[in-house]
Amino acid sequence: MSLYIGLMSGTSLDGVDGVLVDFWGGAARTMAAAYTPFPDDLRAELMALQSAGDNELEREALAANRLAGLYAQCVAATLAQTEMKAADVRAVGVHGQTIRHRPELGFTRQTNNPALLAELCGIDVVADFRSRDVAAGGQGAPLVPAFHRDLFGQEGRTRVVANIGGIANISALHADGTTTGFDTGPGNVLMDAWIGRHQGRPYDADGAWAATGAVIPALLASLLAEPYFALPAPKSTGRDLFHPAWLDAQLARLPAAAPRDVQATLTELTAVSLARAIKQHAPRADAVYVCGGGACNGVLMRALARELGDAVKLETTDALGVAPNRVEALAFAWLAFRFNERLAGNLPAVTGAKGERVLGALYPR
Ligand SMILES: Nc1ncnc2c1ncn2[C@@H]1O[C@H](COP(=O)(O)OP(=O)(O)OP(=O)(O)O)[C@@H](O)[C@H]1O
Ligand SMILES: CC(=O)N[C@H]1[C@@H]2OC[C@@H](O2)[C@@H](O)[C@@H]1O[C@H](C)C(=O)O
Repeated sequence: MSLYIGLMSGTSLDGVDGVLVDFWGGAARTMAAAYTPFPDDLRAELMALQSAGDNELEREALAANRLAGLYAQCVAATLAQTEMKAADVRAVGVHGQTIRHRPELGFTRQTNNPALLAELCGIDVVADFRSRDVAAGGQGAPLVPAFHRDLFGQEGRTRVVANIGGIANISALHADGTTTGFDTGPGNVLMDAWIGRHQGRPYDADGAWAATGAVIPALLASLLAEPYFALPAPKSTGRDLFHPAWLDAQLARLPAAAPRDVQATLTELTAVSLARAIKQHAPRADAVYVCGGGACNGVLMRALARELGDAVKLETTDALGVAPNRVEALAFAWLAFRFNERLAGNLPAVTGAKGERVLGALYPR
């Protein structure tokens, strides 16, 4: 066996997804999966750390220590479902929590304390996967397209994998074996912020609240005028750009709108920006497979299907045998596997890096 654990805590700031996976023989066999939600106060602190604040160096370090404790809990929860022990696992690949993403300034920061995680779980930890790609001139994101190619690619067919997390990103797995991909813009991040502000709920389950509203064409047009959407790839984004103040600035220029109509418009924004990106960059795609939490939003999925048209089959990655909420954690297990084999983790055609690089840094157990 070739066992790895992948841990992902993404831009939605909801919690940690963990998977235990066996890469023996070139396959990716999931042995166990676990989810460890963030306590409310840690979520609030991680949200606050997304922008400058008082004493943020110390606050970041303390939040990183608490994160490492939750990561260790998630590792224990995956192992507890199997006969496997820590000593059976070759490495944990851990993403950390993005608190800044500024590749144009030469850095991206995923806060974490991988040394503490190695200490707590007694397994080699591989962390900080994005910095090397940025050092090589790349965006440091998205990294999942290389894994999507490995797991879901099929010669002779063009498929797209669309992750709808806080931010949305696509991997276009072209029929000729090449792969492209980039962040298309907001996934759930704005919808979550808006329903949080108006209804005190963390997300719009199945898009039920959005379904009670109507899309506001003028607002949708003004949101889609954001220059990011028209930028050529390579490109990546995050909460640094798509945050509530960005939305408020657009709203301020238009007549007052009912909150439920704004929610409907934000849902539409995610669907339209994603569909446009797919149609422009993978016009030959006959199938789009969605992963990430957005796959659970029926209103969003129906809007995406409508925008893509009948010629494109829209399914979740369940149709390819992988649960949508496990794909990103699997990708970080795979990146740890690539690190251990000293194989490249990035795709320069996606990130814009000068070349292929081994990604990550090792914290031995
Ligand atoms: N039942 C549901 N209905 C609607 N939306 C849902 C549902 N379940 C989860 N989501 C959405 O999915 C989000 C979490 O998605 P996911 O875990 O894929 O994001 P992430 O990994 O944190 O983000 P990223 O991929 O940008 O790093 C939630 O914040 C919520 O908006
Ligand atoms: C900087 C950062 O954390 N980026 C995330 C984010 O969440 C989705 C999208 O934006 C993607 O670019 C990336 O995550 C996935 C795992 C990636 O690197 O492919």
